[in-house]
Amino acid sequence: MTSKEAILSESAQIVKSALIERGLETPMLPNELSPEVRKDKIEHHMREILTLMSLDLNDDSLADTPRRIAKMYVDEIFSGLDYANFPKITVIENKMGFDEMVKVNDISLTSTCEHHLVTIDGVATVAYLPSKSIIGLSKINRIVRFFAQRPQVQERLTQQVLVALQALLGTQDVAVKMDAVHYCVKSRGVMDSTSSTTTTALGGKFKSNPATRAEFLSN
Ligand SMILES: Nc1nc2c(ncn2[C@@H]2O[C@H](COP(=O)(O)OP(=O)(O)OP(=O)(O)O)[C@@H](O)[C@H]2O)c(=O)[nH]1
Ligand SMILES: [Zn+2]
Repeated sequence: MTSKEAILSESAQIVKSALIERGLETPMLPNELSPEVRKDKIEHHMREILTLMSLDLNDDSLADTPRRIAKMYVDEIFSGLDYANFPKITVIENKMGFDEMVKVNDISLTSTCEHHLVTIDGVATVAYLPSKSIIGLSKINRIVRFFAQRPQVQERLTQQVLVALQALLGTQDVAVKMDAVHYCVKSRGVMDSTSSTTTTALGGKFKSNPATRAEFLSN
């Protein structure tokens, strides 16, 4: 374990190990650079890219764009590449023995396509059947957001949320559904402005029990 990993929260470590074990981790290289150093380097390279596109960065509207992009990448839209940003998770004992489905509908989902680095815009629905633990509701939204803030393909994003919740809740009985518009399909390439893509990842009873599956997939 590196010194950087040693300061990760217990939740972040549990989730990271579960993804690696399932072969679902985002392809990433070790990165020991601080966020500030990464921003400086990205700013430098972004300046080169924009100049190669023949933009005049002396213009006052463009002058700060390389820095803005660097900050946006590291602190915002790709912040989920750093497990130091994994949300604080509150899992509490299921003392009330709640054993029916908990389902969070229509979680806002904004991610970035890893093939073109343009927006993926959609919603996620996440459910689980409580076993020993229940999780603070907002934490489900935060976990979706953490993994959305990486370059993604929708299939992997859906599965990462599934495996993260399975690991944190100690149950296989988790389900995730995502419906999203890919701007690489909408604003360029095939230029289809009406299609959307639905992906599901089902674990435990959501996969094996038709009634549970149907209850989740119905609205
Ligand atoms: N399976 C999957 N494919 C995706 C996702 N996001 C983007 N893509 C696709 O990734 C593919 C990349 O294909 P390429 O042929 O290498 O790229 P391209 O020449 O830009 O392709 P076009 O988009 O068809 O113009 C495209 O078909 C995209 O639609 C995703 O989340 N999941
Ligand atoms: Zn794309």
